[in-house]
Amino acid sequence: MVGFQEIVVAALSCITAPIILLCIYRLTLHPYAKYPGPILAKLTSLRAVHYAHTGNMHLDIERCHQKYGKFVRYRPNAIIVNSPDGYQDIYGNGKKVKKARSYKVHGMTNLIGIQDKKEYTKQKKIMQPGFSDSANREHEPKLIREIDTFIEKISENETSEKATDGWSNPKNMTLWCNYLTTDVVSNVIFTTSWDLLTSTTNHGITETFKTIVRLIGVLHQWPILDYYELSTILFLPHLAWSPSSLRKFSLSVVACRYDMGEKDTSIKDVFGLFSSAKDPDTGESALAPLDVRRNAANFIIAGSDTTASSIAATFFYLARNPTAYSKVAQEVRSIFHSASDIRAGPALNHCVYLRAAINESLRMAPVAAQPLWREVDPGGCMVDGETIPGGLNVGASIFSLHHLSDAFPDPYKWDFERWIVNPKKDEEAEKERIKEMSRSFAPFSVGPRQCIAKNFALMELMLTMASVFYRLDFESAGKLGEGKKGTGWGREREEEFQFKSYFTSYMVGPMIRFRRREI
Ligand code: HEM
Repeated sequence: MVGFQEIVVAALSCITAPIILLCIYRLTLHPYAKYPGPILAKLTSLRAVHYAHTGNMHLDIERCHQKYGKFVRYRPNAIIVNSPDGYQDIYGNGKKVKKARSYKVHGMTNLIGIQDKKEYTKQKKIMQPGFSDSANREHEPKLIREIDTFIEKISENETSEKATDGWSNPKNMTLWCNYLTTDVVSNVIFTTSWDLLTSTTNHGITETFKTIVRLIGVLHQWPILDYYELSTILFLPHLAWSPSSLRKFSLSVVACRYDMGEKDTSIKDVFGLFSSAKDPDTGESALAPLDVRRNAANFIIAGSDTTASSIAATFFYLARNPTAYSKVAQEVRSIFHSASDIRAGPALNHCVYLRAAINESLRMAPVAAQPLWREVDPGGCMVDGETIPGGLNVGASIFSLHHLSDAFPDPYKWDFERWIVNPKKDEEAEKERIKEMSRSFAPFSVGPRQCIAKNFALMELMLTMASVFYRLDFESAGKLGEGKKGTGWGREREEEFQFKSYFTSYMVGPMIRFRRREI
């Protein structure tokens, strides 16, 4: 008779034998077996899950590239590459890749998540006019209204103590920038304002956004993707509440906007564009109600925390770099002669120091620092000279790309002048240097799936910072957001703005105080 011990041994063998075989396959015969990387990363995606969960993935990837070189096997079925050519080969136009299956967690029928290239082209055609130059001109007055409120609020002294020489109390800029950009999104996409700048009622949604991008970042590495809803509840209960919270919020936003549209048919906004779009072949609604809701949710998040983090980073670096601060201040204050002059156009484009400061902040603190995974089409593709077989994942971290020392000498130093033609050097050579450097600069990604709202976001960044510089002085009021000794690899540089690399990056701080200028 078979004893209990034998049954246990047989059961354990049944479980362990396939795992051992799978490990041997992954280490020897797998098409990615030849690429170097941490042994655990070759065997399981759980290592990547860990780094996505802690928000340290950008640092881990940076360390892996330093240790293993340009190509690193980062998950059993995924490699990352760090070179400008590799980046273009994956994300550039006409490449034989599509969004990875992990984008399913965004919903595969909304713009950011669509994998199928034909479906994507159809939806992009609907959305693109919402961020064209002429649409951006229509968005501008809404944007300026919110920036005015932002400036009023950040320069207030909210404490009961009497203000000292006109300075405001210190403001946590990640929070305030989130209030600004979320109010901007609500206006531009839905013609409403959630009033985060002026009321605390909706402040809770920023916590929902943070939790959902953390969850999405983890799920992009999740090995049991087909069961992600159930497995999230089981293994990540502290994050699992966020999708339903976002769903509830976006449902109410959509319902509210439909109501407004019924009362006032003249409303023009991005939501109107995609919710009323018709399929040219059938004349039916181009997007199903679920896709309208999912796209609404996507715009709410993609449009708010990204821009907020970028503005917060710009404040962090300018407040710590007095030379840059005074050059930008002098530039803005000499180009514009009244606050109402500050509009998108040639004068704003002349603010080269400001644009350089923004570029450098986007380089140091990119908002999409995790690899944006792509799946190679059947037939394979070439990435920086390597043949990659179809069906596998490839990606690159924008953070590592932005810290390539060949492109950016002294890469961890915030040096805005690297973006400016040095008048003491040969002009043509300088232009060539900047052009070459720009090949390793991709805060909005590149190619067909780059940020649809890139120009709008840049306008938001430029207008916000120019308006702040024109109307206010500001200075650092604390260490929040800085690196600190003893906090781990990559987190010790005091002069660097720290962030968590969830699907989009999450910052804390900086603390800044403001004073209204006599104009
Ligand atoms: C500084 C601000 C911003 C940065 C750095 C940024 C960056 C990016 C990046 C890197 C992607 C590619 C994502 C991927 O491949 O999965 C992306 C996509 C996208 N972004 Fe932005 N973004 C910003 C602001 C905005 C704003 C303001 C909006 C909308 C109001 C927006 C809407 C979107 C959408 C809808 C996509 C998906 C596009 C597609 O797949 O075709 N973003 N963004």
